[in-house]
Amino acid sequence: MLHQAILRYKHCDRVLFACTGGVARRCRSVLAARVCQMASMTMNIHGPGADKLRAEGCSSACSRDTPRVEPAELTEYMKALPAWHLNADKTMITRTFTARNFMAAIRFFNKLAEVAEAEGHHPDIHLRNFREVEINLSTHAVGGLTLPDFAMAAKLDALDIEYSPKWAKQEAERLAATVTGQGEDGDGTSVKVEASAP
Ligand SMILES: C[C@H](O)[C@H](O)[C@H]1CNC2=NC(N)=NC(=O)C2=N1
Repeated sequence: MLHQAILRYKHCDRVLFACTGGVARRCRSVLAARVCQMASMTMNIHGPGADKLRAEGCSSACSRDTPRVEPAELTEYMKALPAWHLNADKTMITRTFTARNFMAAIRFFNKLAEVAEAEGHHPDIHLRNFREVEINLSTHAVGGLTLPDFAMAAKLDALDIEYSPKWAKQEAERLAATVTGQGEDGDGTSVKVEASAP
């Protein structure tokens, strides 16, 4: 869609370029703004310390002896994962998003499955209304949250996701409003989202 918009812009630009006068110039600037607006936006889902979390993993199989995260760690880890939400009793973290379409959601699930199987730590995954994705992470062996849950969340946040452009625009605005800037160790990385006309 974006590619078509750029082609349209180039075609119109050539036509408009041949015209002279203020009207042509105004039309060209409107067209350029439209293409820029459709180009991309930044959705900052990697909070401070996300890289460090992503490098963690399930050093060994999760068991009932796997330590639960402490309250201070919980606060730190959630700052690294602004796209995730902590449930009321602090035993699970959840991320939801709307995929571009059904196959985009399935492609994401397949990428998630590779990561989860490689790490030996498995989220609960749900797909509703053909493209609404929900991922839940908790360590079943302890019935609560351990470091592998946060490591897995950070790894999943690094996967390339084909979002619904409309949803991505809303989420980018939400995150921009909630993220209070990166700490000194913030990796500050962000996700470029191609947003084309819905
Ligand atoms: C033996 C194997 O590592 C364990 O059964 C793993 C598998 N994946 C897991 N995934 C999650 N989310 N919690 C667990 O307790 C868990 N245990």
